[in-house]
Amino acid sequence: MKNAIGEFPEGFLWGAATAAYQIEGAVTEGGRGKNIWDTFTHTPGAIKNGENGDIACDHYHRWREDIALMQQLNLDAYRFSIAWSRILPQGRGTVNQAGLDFYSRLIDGLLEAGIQPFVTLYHWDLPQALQDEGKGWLRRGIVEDFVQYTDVVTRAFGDRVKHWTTFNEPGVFTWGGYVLGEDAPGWRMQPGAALTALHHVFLAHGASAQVIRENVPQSQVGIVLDINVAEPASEAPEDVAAALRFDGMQNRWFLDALLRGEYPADMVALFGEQMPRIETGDMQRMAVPLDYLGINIYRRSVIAHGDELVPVNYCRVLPPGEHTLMGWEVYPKCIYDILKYVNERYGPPKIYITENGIALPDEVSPDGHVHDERRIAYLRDHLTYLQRAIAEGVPVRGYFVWTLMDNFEWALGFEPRFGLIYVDHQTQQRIMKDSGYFYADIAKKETAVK
Ligand SMILES: OC[C@@H]1[C@@H](O)[C@H](O)[C@@H](O)c2[nH]c(CCc3ccccc3)c[n+]21
Repeated sequence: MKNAIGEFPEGFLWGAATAAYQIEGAVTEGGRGKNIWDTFTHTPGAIKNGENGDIACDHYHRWREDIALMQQLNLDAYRFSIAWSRILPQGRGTVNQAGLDFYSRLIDGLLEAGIQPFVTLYHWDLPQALQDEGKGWLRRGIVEDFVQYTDVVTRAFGDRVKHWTTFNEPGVFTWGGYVLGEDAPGWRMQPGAALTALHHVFLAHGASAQVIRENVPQSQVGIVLDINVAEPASEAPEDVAAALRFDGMQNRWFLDALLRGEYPADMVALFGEQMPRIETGDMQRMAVPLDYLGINIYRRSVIAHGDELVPVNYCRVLPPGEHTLMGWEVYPKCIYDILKYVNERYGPPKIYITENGIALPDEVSPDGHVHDERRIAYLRDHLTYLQRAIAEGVPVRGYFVWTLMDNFEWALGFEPRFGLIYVDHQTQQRIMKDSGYFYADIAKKETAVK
């Protein structure tokens, strides 16, 4: 198909992405159990402005309106996550039928609108009951709990949902939750805790993929990673070495483990005593064949030697130029660079860009519109580089904007606006931003390019 950006493969999917805790609200409705983000956001000081996702975008009640907006965007696909604690309020055991019913209605609504559901099983919102029992992902037995959750959900929706992502960004919620303290459960521990949690997440991923394939005919199974090409800040040996360590931690730890069944030797040596306990067969269990790799990409990573995150010892350098509300550099070529990096080293069968977008201080103008020119430029420039990577043979089959609508941005609350749709979080009014109209034109099938 051809659009204002250029030529894209037939069947290329134009999508948008969200996550349950960031949009749903209704945290005590429909039998939903408590999860670690409910706990974390109600911990004084954890979230900017003391905000939380109790209401968020009220998507739990407004999902029909939101599907209508997805149709206005001409979306082919919608990436969303299921809240584990709506399905199994205690993390395991009794299934909550009201939770299944909510997602069943949502999935039917998407299909009726001609929009393919891309489901993420885990986007950071662990049932609190499992966190309380053995510290969540630090307990190896949690793999069985994730398998039961996968089984319940894929039996319920496998007849209608074909694209299944096990985890969103395992590195972020383990390092962020168990070492940096920036994400739930907000613990500051040794890196060994993150590596142990991550090992169990990888095992859960492998076991879950097997269950998805058993329960869902013609399923497409993948995982979503936030991988980033690491550029040394200078040619100084310590910066080059730091960039390699960052590449090991941020990229090769995940790609080697999940696609090759081995942890990268240089990082194993670096982590030493912090390494997780690996049982016989573990590496084979996690490295199940995948139908696709999801990549979340926003920025470039310019890395120098530093004292952050011992023993990786790196620090991020923010180059001059345009920056977003997240303090991230705008560097559109990052999407081309990461696709070439992954394709040349690992050659996954299919790739989706599962998140790409920009946080801006969007405001409604007196004319009632949101003139987010910078987001239009960001999307246009990244899509131009994406198109180049595809033209050079990288098997990208779809692109999902982060995000459908302005939502709860974790520890930063509601201030960073990433949406194609503006949300007034007092009134819950939705307003299509100019970037939404731009994206709708890109996604429109019969766009005639003169
Ligand atoms: O920060 C914007 C989005 C989040 O709202 C999504 O839930 C999450 O999947 C996601 N990942 C990234 C890139 C990795 C990252 C995560 C957290 C902090 C910094 C970078 C950006 N985002």
